[in-house]
Amino acid sequence: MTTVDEHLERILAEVAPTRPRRAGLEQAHGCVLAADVRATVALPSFDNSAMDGYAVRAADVAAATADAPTTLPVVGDIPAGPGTPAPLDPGTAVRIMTGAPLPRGADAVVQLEWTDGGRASVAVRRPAARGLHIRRAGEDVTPGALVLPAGTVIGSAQIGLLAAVNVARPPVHPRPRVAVLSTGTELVEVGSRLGAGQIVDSNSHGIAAAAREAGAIVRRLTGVPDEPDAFAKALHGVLGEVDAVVTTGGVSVGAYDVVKEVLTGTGSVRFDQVAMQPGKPQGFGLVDGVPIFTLPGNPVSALVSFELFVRPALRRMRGLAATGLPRIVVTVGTALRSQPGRRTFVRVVLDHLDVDGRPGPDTVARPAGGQGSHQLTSLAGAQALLVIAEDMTEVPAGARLPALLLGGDAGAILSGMGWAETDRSDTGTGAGAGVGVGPSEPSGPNAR
Ligand SMILES: Nc1nc2c(c(=O)[nH]1)N[C@H]1C(S)=C(S)[C@@H](COP(=O)(O)OP(=O)(O)OC[C@H]3O[C@@H](n4cnc5c(N)ncnc54)[C@H](O)[C@@H]3O)O[C@H]1N2
Ligand code: MOO
Repeated sequence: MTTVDEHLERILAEVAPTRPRRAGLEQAHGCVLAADVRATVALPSFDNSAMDGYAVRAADVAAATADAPTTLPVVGDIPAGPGTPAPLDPGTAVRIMTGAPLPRGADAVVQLEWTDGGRASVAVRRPAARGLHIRRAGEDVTPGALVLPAGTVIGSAQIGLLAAVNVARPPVHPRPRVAVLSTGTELVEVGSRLGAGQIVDSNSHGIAAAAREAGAIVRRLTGVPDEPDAFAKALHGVLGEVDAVVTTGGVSVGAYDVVKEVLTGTGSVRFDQVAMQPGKPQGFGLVDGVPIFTLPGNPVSALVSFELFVRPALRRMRGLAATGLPRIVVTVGTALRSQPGRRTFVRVVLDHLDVDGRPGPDTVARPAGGQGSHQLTSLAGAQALLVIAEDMTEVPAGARLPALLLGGDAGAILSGMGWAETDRSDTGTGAGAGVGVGPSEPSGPNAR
């Protein structure tokens, strides 16, 4: 059997960051910069006022006090806006607004509160040092300066800075486009009425969501039947348009394990037994240069495999470090057993979190429920995957073990409900559904 680490290493050796291209700021959000961004402009681009008040020459108000204010004639107004203001003559003041260009000759701004606010003339009650409340050109960014280095994740502050330095289309690694393809003749789309022997295709939804959480753009193809031609057709239909394919099902040793049947010997695809529980049967390789991850069909096996193998690969494709889920160390609350020779991932609930709800030194893990590969409720209820090493068979209560934190990104993905879908009156009518929005549009062979 291959170890978990060997399988991951083999995957990471074959995936690379997506080819850089320029993208508008909205598309670039959440992407990783593919090259250094240098400024071609200064920021601020001109000397301007930091306060609403009066632009003056500091020397003219040097003797101003509350008891003996200095009065200057006000020769005009400078609002923030285009244009170059007239130079300021000695012995005069000009009303100026925050952000407005400083007139030549002025070397200080007296804020409104230090004056009587006069329009024709102004009484200044305090002296102003030279440079007071002036934001100098280039004080934040000088032309030619490195604004953001390659490898930066473009979040809100970075988007703001790119816009400020007038970079409309930064070079980025585009989000990987991922096709999620579930195989199984028994599968029907969620919301359908089920016949005997049919089950809802939950994998394509779960894996698509996991891929979105990992920063991918997802195309979901549901329920490809267990027929080699149908699978080959569905796969080749998407290969030219995606950066990766994730399949679920059809990789064990059964008679209708179509993914294995079609892909064995294709490109660099190889099927291995990985020493882990859940998720033993795994396949990976490139077909026409596109990485294909063939995950096992059991729903928990598919999602756990995604977290261990596909998430780090998608991170690398996004231009990030190929890290997996955040790792913590917890105390095991109840004694556990595990199979020898396989790394076991136990779905656990975490008790005794710290005051912020985060795991701390007192955090204790207990199983979240049934640990069968088909038992999704315990995965949905789990906060972490406790990791039991291959050589451990008995874990006593009180042992300290590593655990992988689940569910960190679900609230942060970009492709949530659209405006049209946020109508609260929609309670959904999908078969078997309680409340919630109706079924989303599937695409692919079983699309209806
Ligand atoms: N004789 C053996 N049988 C099995 C072995 C083995 O070593 N020898 N391994 C078991 C393990 S472990 C796993 S994991 C599964 C992997 O099976 P496949 O990847 O071939 O998946 P399927 O047979 O198609 O389905 C397995 C299971 O999962 C359900 N499923 C599949 N797709 C979906 C979906 N899209 N949504 C929801 N549920 C899905 C399917 O109905 C089956 O119950 O093989 C074991 N067998
Ligand atoms: O390894 Mo399978 O993934 O047990 O269910």
